Amino acid sequence: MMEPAMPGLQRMPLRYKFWAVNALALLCVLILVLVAMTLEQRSVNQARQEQARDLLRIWHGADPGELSGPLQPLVIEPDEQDPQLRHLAQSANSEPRWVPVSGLVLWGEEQLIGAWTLYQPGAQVLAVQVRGKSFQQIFIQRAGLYALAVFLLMLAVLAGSQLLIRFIEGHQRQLRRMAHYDGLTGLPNRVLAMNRLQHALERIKRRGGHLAVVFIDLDRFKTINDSYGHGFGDAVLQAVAERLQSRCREEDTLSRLGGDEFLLILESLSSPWQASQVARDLLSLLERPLLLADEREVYVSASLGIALFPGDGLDATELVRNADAAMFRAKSRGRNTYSHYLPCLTEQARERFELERALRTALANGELSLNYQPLVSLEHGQGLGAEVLLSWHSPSHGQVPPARFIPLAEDSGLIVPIGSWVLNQACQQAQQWRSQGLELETLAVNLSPVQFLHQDIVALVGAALESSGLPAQHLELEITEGALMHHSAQAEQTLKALKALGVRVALDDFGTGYSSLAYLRRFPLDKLKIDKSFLAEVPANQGDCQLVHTIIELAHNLGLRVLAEGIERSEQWHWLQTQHCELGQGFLFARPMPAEAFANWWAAQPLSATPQPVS
Ligand SMILES: Nc1nc2c(ncn2[C@@H]2O[C@H](COP(=O)(O)O[C@H]3[C@@H](O)[C@H](n4cnc5c(=O)[nH]c(N)nc54)O[C@@H]3COP(=O)(O)O)[C@@H](O)[C@H]2O)c(=O)[nH]1
Repeated sequence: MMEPAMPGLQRMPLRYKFWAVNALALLCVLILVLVAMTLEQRSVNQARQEQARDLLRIWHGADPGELSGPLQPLVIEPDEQDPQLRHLAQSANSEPRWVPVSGLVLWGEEQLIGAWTLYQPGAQVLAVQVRGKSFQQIFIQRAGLYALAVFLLMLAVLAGSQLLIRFIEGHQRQLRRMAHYDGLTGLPNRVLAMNRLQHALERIKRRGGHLAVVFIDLDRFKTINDSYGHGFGDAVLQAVAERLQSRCREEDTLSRLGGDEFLLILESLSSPWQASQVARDLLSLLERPLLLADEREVYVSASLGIALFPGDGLDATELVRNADAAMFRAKSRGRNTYSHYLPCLTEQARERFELERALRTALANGELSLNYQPLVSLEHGQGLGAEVLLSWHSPSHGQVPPARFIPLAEDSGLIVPIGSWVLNQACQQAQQWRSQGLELETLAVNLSPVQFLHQDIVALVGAALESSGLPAQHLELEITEGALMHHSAQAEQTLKALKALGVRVALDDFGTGYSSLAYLRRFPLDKLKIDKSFLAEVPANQGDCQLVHTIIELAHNLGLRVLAEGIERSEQWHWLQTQHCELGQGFLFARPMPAEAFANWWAAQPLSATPQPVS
């Protein structure tokens, strides 16, 4: 590397550097002004000499060529011939005053400078006007102007350089801030967070104690951004940062790593399990709606991953990476929860990364397809419709189950294009079947909460119906409680708009989420799907039987139809018949299958079926 030209100057603080530059600049200005004054003086003298020559020629008939060198003071001798000059000479020793002369009065440089002391007693020439113009006055004005100009210039240089110092120092402060703080939330950024974590680890290694790194990732934030715009997303992030910050202690560092990822460093923990308490507090903090500047209320949730020092990593990078992996575990456990790091998560995180990368190109590469699982009447086992289930066969990962890739698609926002594709394909297929005489009463399409809340789902459904020609009453949209939970007012509006299109809505997985009875009353639903987990031990388990019985009765009382999922055994079916559950779905009737197989299954079913278990 090259040595800097002036190492001392480089090390000098900016303020001193600028004082040095100021002084140098002032010196230069002064020198310039002096040079300018000298040059000006010379040109004034030259002009005067020129004038003098002209006047001499006019007045005395003298040859201007006789005049050479600087002009000497002209001592005015009383001239008997010229009464005006005589008068001037006489008055020279008396009170100074302006004497209008039409004759010539010359003076050289020294005397002119002497004329500064205009009223000096004894001066031979005090003030002269030649053809109405006072040379002294001009000179004095000029000198005054020079002084004023120099003064103003000095002031300007000083003020300018002060402003420049402030500007540059402010700029440097801003640069330092930008390098270490997040511009949107004002929180420390990744660089500063890692720095602080490293220092915290050094302190802990010296003194002992516990430290936790909590990785916080907002659930489905990308879709908020994509659907409502980045301005809205930014406002949400600011509100989240403020909310999270309110729980942090002075010694903790909350930082924003980028996007919707935050990192909390918890120092001086009395026990490692204190981190779990903090995570629970953070989650409950986010349960209250965020109030944005424009008074809009937004609900968000987050998934949190915790890595502890020294158990889960020995350096900053490892701890953050493992907290990230734990956060993904929280996501896969249903989101809006926290998880601790487990060693096996590192491998899982790598796999998930690979899978998400493959999913990005799956739609374009034609790796996605649709399967159809029959929905049957439990009264006689007859097919009434189908549920559309997405299937992904990846060249690199093989057959990937939806339960694995749908959460990835939701987190990455890929569910939006994928979900649109599913809806359009399914409507086209159902209409094609109808034209071939295979008339489904119901075609059920799953809608992710991400689609339901953040995509213009009403327009999307309307367009899919229109382009396929499928009558709206044959389309059923399956939504989960998650879609209704936090955005009730918006969800209610969307549901009403969908119902206005003529489509039907089913509440999927009932019982696995909040199972709020308020939803059933408030939202315009048509059907309730009881989750398969409740039916697994029916009819052997009395508790489950009671529960399912109550759900069916409740739904009927509210005017909803009921569909039981996951029927695998005949006794489940028969028990459900005794409970007057009208609809069912499960491997007992048929597994999900491609369109062609489904058409064959439909065509092959007897008018009144007694289902046999299928392999
Ligand atoms: N947003 C979208 N979600 C989708 C879409 N396609 C699927 N999914 C959701 O993925 C989850 C898993 O689906 P999948 O692995 O296809 O499982 C479905 C059935 O195969 C399964 N099922 C049906 N009958 C039985 C049974 O008798 N036993 C048993 N063990 N499993 C059975 O249940 C799944 C259907 O569940 P549900 O949707 O709740 O009716 C699942 O949550 C899908 O919703 C998609 O396009 N978009």
